[in-house]
Amino acid sequence: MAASHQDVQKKNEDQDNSSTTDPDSLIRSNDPLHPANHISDLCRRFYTLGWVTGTGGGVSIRHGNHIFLAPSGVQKEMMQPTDMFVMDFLTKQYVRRPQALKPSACTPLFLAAYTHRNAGCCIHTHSQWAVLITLICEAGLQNSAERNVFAIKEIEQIKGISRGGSGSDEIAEGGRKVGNLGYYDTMKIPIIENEAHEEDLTGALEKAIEEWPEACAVLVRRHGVYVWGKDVAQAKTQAESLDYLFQLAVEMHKLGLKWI
Ligand SMILES: CSC[C@@H](O)[C@@H](O)C(=O)COP(=O)(O)O
Ligand SMILES: [Zn+2]
Repeated sequence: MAASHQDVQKKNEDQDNSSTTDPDSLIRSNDPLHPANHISDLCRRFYTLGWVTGTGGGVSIRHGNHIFLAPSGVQKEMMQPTDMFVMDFLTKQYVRRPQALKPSACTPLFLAAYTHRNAGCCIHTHSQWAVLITLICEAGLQNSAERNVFAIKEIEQIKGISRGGSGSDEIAEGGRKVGNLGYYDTMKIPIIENEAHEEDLTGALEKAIEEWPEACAVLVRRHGVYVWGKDVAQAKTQAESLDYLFQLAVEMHKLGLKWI
């Protein structure tokens, strides 16, 4: 029988914990699900979706007490496991730093998802659908009091979104995961304003996370979206469901249809 994701994760954590002396052992593994390999693979896939083009966007994975982060300003779809930074989550010190590279400017935002939501993975996309939905909300075509939130209901894909990123994998009646939103629930994603520098978004993102305990993502106006989940699978499927919903709402807007 194939090893479960939990078995693989436990094995990787054991390897990480047994190798505190050689930083490179933190990123060297034949396991495709090892975070250093997984981030590289995910970025290649996300590039084809237009989520991480032109060096924008990124992915971070928490693995035990180690946070895996990509370098800043590099072609995200070309990254290799050896390019990864590894931070000790408890001390916030880098335990592996590739020479001549800087850690992603998204690092404090990824850390907010780990600290405030106990996330296992955080994905940042520059998807044009995410950007467009923030512009449509800004244009006040919905209730002007709601320009800082994207809300949508009665679309099947909403059932792919957990309440606050803590959904159970157990399947309830109707094919919905326990802990996920239901068809008649309203999904709400807060929108914060963009800043000139990525790290300057941290305070607003932390405030939004606090004020919207059910949200699994924060949109950044004219920029993109941060999405998290308890593990890579949940972060990835939620990023996919959200992108689907953003695109759908943009297309509905073009057709003059209302989504709420
Ligand atoms: C196209 S530059 C985009 C960056 O400024 C930023 O928004 C981003 O998402 C990626 O930052 P990075 O430091 O390269 O990981
Ligand atoms: Zn960005």
